[in-house]
Amino acid sequence: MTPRYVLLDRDGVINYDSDQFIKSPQEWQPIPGSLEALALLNEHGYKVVVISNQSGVARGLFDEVALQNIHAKMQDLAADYGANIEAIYYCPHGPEDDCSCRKPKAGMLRQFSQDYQVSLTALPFIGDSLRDIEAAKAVSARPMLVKTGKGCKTLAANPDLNVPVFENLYDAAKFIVKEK
Ligand SMILES: O=P(O)(O)OC[C@@H](O)[C@H]1O[C@@H](OP(=O)(O)O)[C@@H](O)[C@@H](O)[C@@H]1O
Repeated sequence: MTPRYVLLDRDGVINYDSDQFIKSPQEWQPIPGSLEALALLNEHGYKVVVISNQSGVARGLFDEVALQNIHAKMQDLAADYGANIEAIYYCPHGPEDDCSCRKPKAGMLRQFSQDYQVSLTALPFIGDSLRDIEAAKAVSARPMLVKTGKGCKTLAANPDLNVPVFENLYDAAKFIVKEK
Protein backbone atom coordinates (compact mmCIF):
# COMPACT_ATOMS: atom_id res chain seq x y z
CA MET A 1 0.00 0.00 0.00
CA THR A 2 1.39 3.38 -1.00
CA PRO A 3 2.13 5.26 2.21
CA ARG A 4 0.25 8.48 2.81
CA TYR A 5 1.98 11.54 4.17
CA VAL A 6 1.14 14.53 6.35
CA LEU A 7 3.43 17.54 6.30
CA LEU A 8 3.91 19.53 9.49
CA ASP A 9 5.39 22.86 10.37
CA ARG A 10 7.48 22.50 13.55
CA ASP A 11 7.51 25.53 15.83
CA GLY A 12 4.06 26.39 17.12
CA VAL A 13 2.59 23.13 15.82
CA ILE A 14 4.58 20.24 17.36
CA ASN A 15 6.39 22.30 19.99
CA TYR A 16 5.90 25.60 21.74
CA ASP A 17 7.38 28.49 19.75
CA SER A 18 9.27 31.50 21.10
CA ASP A 19 9.92 34.99 19.76
CA GLN A 20 13.48 34.34 20.94
CA PHE A 21 13.58 31.22 18.72
CA ILE A 22 14.04 27.62 19.88
CA LYS A 23 17.82 27.54 20.27
CA SER A 24 18.50 24.33 22.20
CA PRO A 25 17.01 20.93 23.06
CA GLN A 26 16.11 22.30 26.49
CA GLU A 27 13.99 25.01 24.85
CA TRP A 28 12.20 22.47 22.68
CA GLN A 29 9.04 21.49 24.57
CA PRO A 30 6.17 19.58 22.96
CA ILE A 31 2.71 21.11 22.87
CA PRO A 32 0.38 18.82 24.88
CA GLY A 33 -1.17 16.24 22.59
CA SER A 34 1.25 16.82 19.72
CA LEU A 35 3.29 13.65 20.22
CA GLU A 36 0.06 11.69 20.61
CA ALA A 37 -1.05 13.25 17.33
CA LEU A 38 2.05 11.91 15.56
CA ALA A 39 1.31 8.45 16.95
CA LEU A 40 -2.35 8.68 15.87
CA LEU A 41 -1.33 9.57 12.33
CA ASN A 42 1.21 6.74 12.20
CA GLU A 43 -1.33 4.25 13.55
CA HIS A 44 -3.60 5.14 10.63
CA GLY A 45 -0.92 4.66 8.00
CA TYR A 46 0.29 8.24 7.68
CA LYS A 47 3.98 9.05 7.63
CA VAL A 48 4.90 12.43 9.10
CA VAL A 49 7.34 14.88 7.51
CA VAL A 50 8.43 18.17 9.10
CA ILE A 51 8.92 21.29 6.97
CA SER A 52 10.49 24.10 9.03
CA ASN A 53 12.10 27.51 8.63
CA GLN A 54 15.11 27.76 10.90
CA SER A 55 16.47 31.25 10.25
CA GLY A 56 18.06 31.15 13.69
CA VAL A 57 20.99 29.42 11.98
CA ALA A 58 21.53 32.33 9.57
CA ARG A 59 21.03 34.76 12.44
CA GLY A 60 23.83 33.06 14.39
CA LEU A 61 21.53 32.14 17.28
CA PHE A 62 22.35 28.43 17.02
CA ASP A 63 24.25 26.17 14.62
CA GLU A 64 23.19 23.11 12.65
CA VAL A 65 24.64 20.78 15.29
CA ALA A 66 22.32 22.33 17.87
CA LEU A 67 19.46 21.97 15.40
CA GLN A 68 20.29 18.30 14.90
CA ASN A 69 20.31 17.85 18.68
CA ILE A 70 16.90 19.51 18.89
CA HIS A 71 15.61 17.14 16.25
CA ALA A 72 17.14 14.14 18.02
CA LYS A 73 15.18 15.12 21.14
CA MET A 74 12.00 15.54 19.06
CA GLN A 75 12.47 12.09 17.52
CA ASP A 76 13.26 10.50 20.89
CA LEU A 77 10.17 11.97 22.55
CA ALA A 78 8.04 10.97 19.57
CA ALA A 79 9.40 7.42 19.88
CA ASP A 80 8.30 7.36 23.53
CA TYR A 81 4.75 7.61 22.12
CA GLY A 82 5.44 4.98 19.46
CA ALA A 83 5.60 7.67 16.79
CA ASN A 84 8.17 8.26 14.06
CA ILE A 85 8.98 11.36 12.03
CA GLU A 86 9.91 10.12 8.55
CA ALA A 87 11.96 13.16 7.56
CA ILE A 88 12.77 16.69 8.64
CA TYR A 89 13.35 19.41 6.03
CA TYR A 90 14.58 22.76 7.30
CA CYS A 91 15.65 26.04 5.75
CA PRO A 92 18.67 27.50 7.61
CA HIS A 93 18.61 30.74 5.65
CA GLY A 94 17.49 34.19 6.64
CA PRO A 95 14.89 36.50 5.06
CA GLU A 96 17.64 38.34 3.13
CA ASP A 97 19.20 35.22 1.60
CA ASP A 98 16.62 34.95 -1.17
CA CYS A 99 16.83 31.16 -1.07
CA SER A 100 14.30 28.83 -2.69
CA CYS A 101 13.57 26.85 0.45
CA ARG A 102 12.37 29.40 3.03
CA LYS A 103 8.62 29.32 3.42
CA PRO A 104 6.40 30.76 1.99
CA LYS A 105 8.44 29.49 -0.92
CA ALA A 106 7.73 25.83 -1.58
CA GLY A 107 11.27 24.57 -2.14
CA MET A 108 11.23 22.20 0.84
CA LEU A 109 7.89 20.75 -0.19
CA ARG A 110 9.13 20.20 -3.72
CA GLN A 111 12.31 18.58 -2.40
CA PHE A 112 10.22 16.18 -0.30
CA SER A 113 8.05 15.39 -3.32
CA GLN A 114 11.13 14.60 -5.39
CA ASP A 115 12.88 12.62 -2.65
CA TYR A 116 9.85 10.45 -1.90
CA GLN A 117 8.26 10.51 -5.36
CA VAL A 118 5.01 11.71 -3.83
CA SER A 119 2.50 14.11 -5.37
CA LEU A 120 1.94 17.24 -3.30
CA THR A 121 -1.59 17.72 -4.63
CA ALA A 122 -4.06 17.79 -1.74
CA LEU A 123 -1.39 16.61 0.70
CA PRO A 124 -2.19 17.96 4.19
CA PHE A 125 0.25 20.60 5.45
CA ILE A 126 -0.48 21.67 9.01
CA GLY A 127 0.94 25.02 10.12
CA ASP A 128 0.43 28.03 12.36
CA SER A 129 1.56 30.82 10.05
CA LEU A 130 0.43 32.45 6.82
CA ARG A 131 3.69 31.40 5.19
CA ASP A 132 2.85 27.75 5.87
CA ILE A 133 -0.51 28.21 4.16
CA GLU A 134 1.04 30.08 1.23
CA ALA A 135 3.71 27.43 0.73
CA ALA A 136 1.04 24.72 0.68
CA LYS A 137 -1.14 26.63 -1.78
CA ALA A 138 1.86 27.25 -4.06
CA VAL A 139 2.04 23.51 -4.78
CA SER A 140 -1.69 22.70 -4.53
CA ALA A 141 -1.21 20.94 -1.21
CA ARG A 142 -3.90 21.12 1.46
CA PRO A 143 -3.20 23.80 4.09
CA MET A 144 -4.61 23.36 7.58
CA LEU A 145 -4.18 25.90 10.36
CA VAL A 146 -3.81 25.21 14.07
CA LYS A 147 -4.52 27.86 16.70
CA THR A 148 -1.42 27.00 18.72
CA GLY A 149 1.82 28.96 18.24
CA LYS A 150 1.12 31.94 16.01
CA GLY A 151 -2.15 30.41 14.74
CA CYS A 152 -4.54 32.73 16.56
CA LYS A 153 -2.56 35.78 15.42
CA THR A 154 -2.50 34.41 11.87
CA LEU A 155 -6.27 33.94 11.94
CA ALA A 156 -6.92 37.42 13.37
CA ALA A 157 -4.69 39.06 10.77
CA ASN A 158 -6.19 37.04 7.89
CA PRO A 159 -9.92 36.54 8.57
CA ASP A 160 -10.60 35.42 4.98
CA LEU A 161 -8.06 32.60 4.93
CA ASN A 162 -10.60 29.93 3.93
CA VAL A 163 -8.62 26.99 5.34
CA PRO A 164 -9.69 24.40 7.94
CA VAL A 165 -8.81 25.59 11.45
CA PHE A 166 -8.15 23.32 14.43
CA GLU A 167 -7.48 23.99 18.09
CA ASN A 168 -4.27 21.96 17.95
CA LEU A 169 -2.36 19.27 16.10
CA TYR A 170 -4.23 16.46 17.85
CA ASP A 171 -7.58 17.76 16.64
CA ALA A 172 -6.20 18.16 13.13
CA ALA A 173 -4.85 14.59 13.23
CA LYS A 174 -8.22 13.25 14.43
CA PHE A 175 -9.90 15.01 11.50
CA ILE A 176 -7.43 13.59 8.99
CA VAL A 177 -7.60 9.98 10.19
CA LYS A 178 -11.42 10.05 10.23
CA GLU A 179 -11.48 10.91 6.53
CA LYS A 180 -11.88 8.01 4.11
O1 LIG B 1 7.38 27.54 12.26
P1 LIG B 1 8.69 26.97 11.73
O2 LIG B 1 8.86 27.23 10.25
O3 LIG B 1 8.88 25.49 12.11
O4 LIG B 1 9.91 27.74 12.52
C1 LIG B 1 9.78 29.11 12.86
C2 LIG B 1 11.05 29.45 13.63
O5 LIG B 1 12.15 29.16 12.83
C3 LIG B 1 11.16 30.91 13.96
O6 LIG B 1 10.73 31.66 12.83
C4 LIG B 1 10.96 33.06 13.03
O7 LIG B 1 10.52 33.72 11.88
P2 LIG B 1 11.62 34.39 10.88
O8 LIG B 1 12.47 33.24 10.34
O9 LIG B 1 12.45 35.35 11.72
O10 LIG B 1 10.79 35.06 9.80
C5 LIG B 1 10.18 33.58 14.25
O11 LIG B 1 8.79 33.46 13.96
C6 LIG B 1 10.48 32.74 15.50
O12 LIG B 1 9.58 33.10 16.54
C7 LIG B 1 10.33 31.28 15.20
O13 LIG B 1 10.79 30.51 16.32
